[in-house]
Amino acid sequence: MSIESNLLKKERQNVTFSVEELTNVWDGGKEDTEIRRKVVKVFGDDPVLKSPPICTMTREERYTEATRKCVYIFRNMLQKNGIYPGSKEFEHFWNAMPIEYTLLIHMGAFIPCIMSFGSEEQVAKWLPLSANLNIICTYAQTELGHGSFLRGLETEATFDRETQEFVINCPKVSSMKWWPGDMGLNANHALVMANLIVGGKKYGMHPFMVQIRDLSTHMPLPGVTVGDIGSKMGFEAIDNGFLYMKNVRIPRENLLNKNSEVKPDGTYVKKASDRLMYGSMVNLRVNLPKSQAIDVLAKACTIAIRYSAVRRQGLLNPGGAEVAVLDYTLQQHKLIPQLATVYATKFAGEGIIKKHQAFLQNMAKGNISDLAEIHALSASFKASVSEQCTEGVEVCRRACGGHGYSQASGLPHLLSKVTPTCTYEGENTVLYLQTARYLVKCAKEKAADLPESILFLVQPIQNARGNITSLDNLALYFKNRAALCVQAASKKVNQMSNKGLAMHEAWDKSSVQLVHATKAYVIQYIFDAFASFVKEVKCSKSVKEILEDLCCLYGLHYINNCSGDFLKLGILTAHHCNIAEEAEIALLEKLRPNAVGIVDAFDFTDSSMESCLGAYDGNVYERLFDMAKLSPLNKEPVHQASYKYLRPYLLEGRDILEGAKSKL
Ligand SMILES: CCCCCCCC/C=C\CCCCCCCC(=O)SCCNC(=O)CCNC(=O)[C@H](O)C(C)(C)COP(=O)(O)OP(=O)(O)OC[C@H]1O[C@@H](n2cnc3c(N)ncnc32)[C@H](O)[C@@H]1OP(=O)(O)O
Ligand SMILES: Cc1cc2nc3c(=O)[nH]c(=O)nc-3n(C[C@H](O)[C@H](O)[C@H](O)COP(=O)(O)OP(=O)(O)OC[C@H]3O[C@@H](n4cnc5c(N)ncnc54)[C@H](O)[C@@H]3O)c2cc1C
Repeated sequence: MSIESNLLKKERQNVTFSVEELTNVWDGGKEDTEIRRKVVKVFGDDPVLKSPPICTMTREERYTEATRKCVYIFRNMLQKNGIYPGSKEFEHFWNAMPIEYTLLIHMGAFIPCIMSFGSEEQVAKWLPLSANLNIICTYAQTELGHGSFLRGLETEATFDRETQEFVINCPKVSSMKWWPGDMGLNANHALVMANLIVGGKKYGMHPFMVQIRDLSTHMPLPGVTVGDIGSKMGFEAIDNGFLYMKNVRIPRENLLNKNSEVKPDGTYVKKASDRLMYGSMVNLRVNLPKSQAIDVLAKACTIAIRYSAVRRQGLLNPGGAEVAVLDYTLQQHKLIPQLATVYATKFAGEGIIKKHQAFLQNMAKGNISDLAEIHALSASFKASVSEQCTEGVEVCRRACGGHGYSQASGLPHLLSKVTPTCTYEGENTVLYLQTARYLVKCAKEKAADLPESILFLVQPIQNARGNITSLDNLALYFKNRAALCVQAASKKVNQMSNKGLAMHEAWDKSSVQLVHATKAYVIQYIFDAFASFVKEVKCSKSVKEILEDLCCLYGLHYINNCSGDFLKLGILTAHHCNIAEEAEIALLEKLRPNAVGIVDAFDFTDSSMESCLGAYDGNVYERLFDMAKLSPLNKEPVHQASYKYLRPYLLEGRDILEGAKSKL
């Protein structure tokens, strides 16, 4: 056994709690852990799902491998293993997915969309086809020229009464659809968001089912120009595409008409609120943070913490042995708060998923009164979590020194996967501003008219009592800060508009404060939700203590990073800030011996991380060397480029050196 393996073994011997029990808490119960492991095992044992490491493949190979495996998974594995939406197995399905996948937009964005936009007949027609991969459909909303400002989308769907068809057109280059996943190569249909035009009148954005490729040859249909947008920062396996449509005709029935319809005579009928058009985005904002950001940070923490426990560099005691870098307080200060972020966002996210499910149930009964609240919450939560996780993954990557820059560490892949969560499904700034709109409105309301989650905004500020680092007091600081920030930002908007600025100008001039206030609001939500979870969770004392410490650390780390804000608002004094700083450092020291145990509890398989630094056995150096040997550049002992370009000068060098030698 290598020295490094032994070091991890020792770390595990020092853990003071049951890792298995923490895994159960993380999964949502013992039964969930069993189900997750079962699903992971079925996928892990299947030889069809084996591929070379992604860092040894070209983009084309990665796309091909991911498509091959996903077709196999969706066609052969899901049903066979009881993995269907609504099942427990489905909840844990992400843990079993290959490290790269395609058909995500088809399965994860299009299918939920057809269910929320389609009438019963339309769902009956399209859902079985798409679930069986008989059609592949992308969600085509963003255009080359517009992504955030949806009213600016330019693609048009004009009703032709004569033929009972819609004619789809991208009038300009900027109007072509650009970015949608699965669209470049795989999709033969697109759910196109286009401006509906009937009898010359514009009715705004509506969803249309558009066939874009021939069903037997897979060639683009007449009027359709479609392809892959090219190499990106990451997502090498995914065929994000462009789609340019010129006079593409689709039947009238292809307007997804659960919420609105065009009758044969051209009458436009609105059946539900325009806002439900945005429902699919709320759905994804609620559901994507866990698999696309929080789990990604959890993997980065696993890699960085295991590696930091075996990487020895320098001395803590003069004359002593070299120490693991995790023993440096500064390394703990980088990494352990990231663990706290993983826990806080995961448990807060579960609360939002439950709220969203309740909203969907009410919506089915025709009640959408909670839409504004769930929109505001999901928009700011997606923005905050994607930001925290992206920053966290980069912290983990840099905390691994040089090896963190190597693809073999797995960390660049994780970073390139999490970074776009700040952009897709709503650019974060734009989402924060959406929530700000809601908060400013709420700040003007009477308490009786507000949902419980927002009541604190209009209630009197309460003073903390007792131990300033208790979870109750930390929760109170976050609430007080959020309330004061929202009130200050609202006041600024009012003052600017009272000075004579138009409302939109007043809003823009206050937008820095508005986004700041929204971040304060969502952090208080996350902290409060995590603290409530920690209080209520049923588990042993030792596991509870770990969770309490992580919760406290989440709060303290955040406060210490922006203590200026708490001081400025009069919530904390300089004395409090000093106590908070010391309390954070003490917590790091306390959590340090359990750090490896806490990441072990995530229970990620080695193959789900493809990391030479983060594998369970800690054999980092052997793995790095083995992976380097697999590099395609090492296939031949001498690369063609060396022969072709360098050799003449190297031969000159040889002659000079050998000439010099013969003169000696
Ligand atoms: C086997 C699979 C399992 C799957 C499981 C699931 C996991 C999935 C995992 C992984 C998949 C993910 C992979 C990547 C996916 C990437 C996909 C994409 O990127 S698709 C493109 C997204 N594009 C955006 O999000 C645009 C962002 N822009 C907007 O949302 C709008 O344009 C907006 C709202 C910012 C501005 O639009 P305005 O100007 O038309 O609207 P205004 O005037 O501001 O608002 C009108 C009213 O509507 C409300 N509103 C706006 N959005 C709302 C919403 N979403 N819901 C409810 N109300 C909303 C507002 O609050 C406002 O209300 P008041 O007037 O104040 O009362
Ligand atoms: C990996 C990936 C996958 C994607 N998948 C899909 C998909 O499947 N389907 C799909 O339809 N789209 C997809 N998209 C597109 C994505 O949804 C958009 O890129 C996103 O909504 C942001 O829009 P934008 O690119 O127009 O950014 P822009 O809005 O142009 O943003 C540029 C800058 O302007 C700022 N800005 C914009 N508006 C405002 C404002 N009102 N106030 C202040 N600042 C503002 C932003 O904050 C940002 O800093 C994907 C994108 C990526 C990166």
